[in-house]
Amino acid sequence: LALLWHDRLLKAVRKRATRGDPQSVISAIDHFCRHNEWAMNVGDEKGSILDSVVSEVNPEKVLELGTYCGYSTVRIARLLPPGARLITLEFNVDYAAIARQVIAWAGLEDKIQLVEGASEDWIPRMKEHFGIETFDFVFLDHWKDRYLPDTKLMEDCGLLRKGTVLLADNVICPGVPDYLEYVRNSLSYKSCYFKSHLEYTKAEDGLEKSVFLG
Ligand SMILES: Cn1cnc(CNC(=O)c2cc(-c3ccc(F)cc3)cc(O)c2O)c1
Ligand SMILES: [Mg+2]
Repeated sequence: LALLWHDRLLKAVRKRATRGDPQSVISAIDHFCRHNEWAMNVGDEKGSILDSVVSEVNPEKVLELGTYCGYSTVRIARLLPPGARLITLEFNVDYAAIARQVIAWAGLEDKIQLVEGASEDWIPRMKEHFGIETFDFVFLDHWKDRYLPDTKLMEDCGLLRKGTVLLADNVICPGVPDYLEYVRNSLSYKSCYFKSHLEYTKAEDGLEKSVFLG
């Protein structure tokens, strides 16, 4: 059933969006998720907050944890300067397959590297496998019980530098209490909360922006 849903999503993108136009892909997915079938994309309301943080950071090196259908991948990549690179990790092969097609339709393949596998396996290999020293911006939107361990892993692997910005989705719904407690109380982070709503609903949710202080 999940795959059928994803095929319907892709058909809606191909029908409504213009190939090579990321904004039309974003609008097509938002329309489908609002009027046809809900999906756990970051959505338009939280997506606007994501856009503003990405534009402010203007990152060269981006890591996204949790690609899902590629909606936030496209949202971020469309704002990146020429030469900037986004690496996105997705554990679920079916979601990865859909995301590749969404990213291709948006025409953003050159900026994006989609890697299938577990975040804890790939984070320690960022340097030797992708030639990444440190990330400028990290978007956390994967399994909620992985936000904290993966953040500590990124610290331990030296992937964060003074000023690296972490932006975490769903800090209220479904919620990431251990991660929130850590970034809000650690002397190594400056955190702030952007209140919003769970994608396509009236339920409260929000994004937590945390700057690594080194
Ligand atoms: C399988 N899988 C692939 N990606 C993931 C990680 N993402 C989530 O779990 C996730 C879940 C929800 C959500 C689900 C049900 C509900 F009632 C309320 C909220 C919203 C989100 O924005 C999310 O990112 C899991
Ligand atoms: Mg999310």
